[in-house]
Amino acid sequence: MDPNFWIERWKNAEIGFHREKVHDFLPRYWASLGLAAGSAVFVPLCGKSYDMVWLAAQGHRVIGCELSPLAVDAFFREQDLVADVRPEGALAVWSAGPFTIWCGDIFELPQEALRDVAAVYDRAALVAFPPSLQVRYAETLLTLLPPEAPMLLVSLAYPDGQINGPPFSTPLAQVDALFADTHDIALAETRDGLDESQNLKARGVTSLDETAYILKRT
Ligand SMILES: C[S@@+](CC[C@H](N)C(=O)[O-])C[C@H]1O[C@@H](n2cnc3c(N)ncnc32)[C@H](O)[C@@H]1O
Repeated sequence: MDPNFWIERWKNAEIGFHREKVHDFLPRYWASLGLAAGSAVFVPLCGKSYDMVWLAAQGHRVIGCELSPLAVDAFFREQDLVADVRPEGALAVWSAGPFTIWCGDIFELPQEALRDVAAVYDRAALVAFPPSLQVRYAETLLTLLPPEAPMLLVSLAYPDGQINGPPFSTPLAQVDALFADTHDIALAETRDGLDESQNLKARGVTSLDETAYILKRT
């Protein structure tokens, strides 16, 4: 997928995926990952999500990765934080308080970025990629993360062909295809997500399952 697609989305403030509140699956299911206080959490394709603020409030160090510098800048400004910014290979590392956001392509993230990560929170990251890149994304997580790190995954599924992604419909069969060889996959909750996704409704989606999965390495 062309990175410029996302760069332009942020430039034009076309960010219908962004929520002005914490996603309710996060506080509901996060404890089931059983993490130690103070551990580091990875939020791939983080945007400027408030979910990162909630995770930090639980005592976590939050490590994000986001392509758009506009998004990263907006995140720190909205949190009244002044970030220290340093270049690191093809990426830039923005950090302040409990937050470190690697600004650049997740596929160029160096191994050391995620060395001490205890868990992953994926909301609207996997589904942002078309199926071929979802395979690369899953492989990248496997390669970069410590082997025991579990994941809370929030995925979306809608009837085939209703819209051109993103988001790309990612039902259980696809989550299985990507992760079942390496993880136990527990379905925590599925709910109708259409009311909260007016932009997808307007694009022609007629039903939307939003599902929380808990993935633990086997
Ligand atoms: C659908 S949004 C989700 C953002 C966030 N997780 C949330 O819940 O609001 C996907 C985000 O991923 C970023 N992104 C897309 N491709 C990326 C890549 N290859 N590496 C890093 N970030 C990427 C986009 O700029 C966008 O902010």
